Amino acid sequence: MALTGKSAVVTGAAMGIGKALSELLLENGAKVALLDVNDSAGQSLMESLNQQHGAGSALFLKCDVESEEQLKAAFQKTVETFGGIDILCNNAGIMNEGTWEKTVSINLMGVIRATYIALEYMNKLNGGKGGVIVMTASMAGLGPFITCPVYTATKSGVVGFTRAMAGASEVSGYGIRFNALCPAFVQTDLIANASANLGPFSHLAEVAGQIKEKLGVISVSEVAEGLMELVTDETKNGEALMILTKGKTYMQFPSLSK
Ligand SMILES: NC(=O)C1=CN([C@@H]2O[C@H](COP(=O)(O)OP(=O)(O)OC[C@H]3O[C@@H](n4cnc5c(N)ncnc54)[C@H](O)[C@@H]3O)[C@@H](O)[C@H]2O)C=CC1
Ligand SMILES: CCCCC/C=C\C=C\C(=O)C/C=C\C/C=C\CCCC(=O)O
Repeated sequence: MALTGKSAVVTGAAMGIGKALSELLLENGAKVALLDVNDSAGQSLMESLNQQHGAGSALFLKCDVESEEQLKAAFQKTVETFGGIDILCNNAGIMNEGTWEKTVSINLMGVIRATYIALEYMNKLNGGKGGVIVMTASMAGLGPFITCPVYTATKSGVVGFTRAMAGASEVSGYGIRFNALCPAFVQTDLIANASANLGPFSHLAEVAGQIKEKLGVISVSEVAEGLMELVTDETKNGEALMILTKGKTYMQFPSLSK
């Protein structure tokens, strides 16, 4: 899929990985709706991106992925502004084992919520043009991250949802591909604040630090390169792309057909 003239929605776009995903989508010619709860960071990012890529190429919409109403309004506004939606990046996420219900609501329910609303516009069976939906999951969704059990559960859920939706889409003819990014540690505020957000597992903070030390930390731009691969390579559907300091690899899942 070439990105020139395509329209993308990125959740959690104001900072960290979402910001890098948005920047690379714009550099490759897409228009991007930046959805985030952080009004000031979102507004100032939109202004700087519009200066770099041309007025009207980025649109900030204040939107909490916990709110069905705000998501519906943001998708509607994106379609009115850009004429449709070709790409959705379900990226917004937190790690907080203390407020675990909120972690589930944002990381898993927020992904499902946004995906179902996007389908109303993207699904070829509803008159949409099809496209691609990419989730920012995590390596935690593929192997247990023992210091963050609820976070692990949400990311495992996101990987499972992605793969099942990929199959459902293919069999039903939605014309939409579904893939997941599974980075290990990435240099963002989420990591900087993580040890204070371990809740009942705060006694394992040192273990979390040791796991981080062993796996190393990658940059947001390495994750964004992974997004480009999953968006532009039309053979990719139902994939979980692991992104580690040693490089990118596709997760091999057991096949039911063999
Ligand atoms: N930083 C890391 O090591 C890794 C992060 N991830 C995942 O990447 C995604 C992005 O994380 P980071 O960029 O690291 O975090 P971050 O904390 O740097 O940025 C997250 C962005 O999401 C926004 N956000 C938070 N809650 C929201 C909500 N309810 N609705 C809309 N926007 C919301 C924040 O305002 C912020 O702009 C998350 O899903 C995270 O789980 C995955 C693997 C590793
Ligand atoms: C296969 C084992 C799972 C390894 C998971 C690897 C990385 C995942 C990172 C994230 O998704 C980010 C989430 C939480 C970070 C939590 C703690 C980090 C503590 C960092 C520190 O002590 O400096």
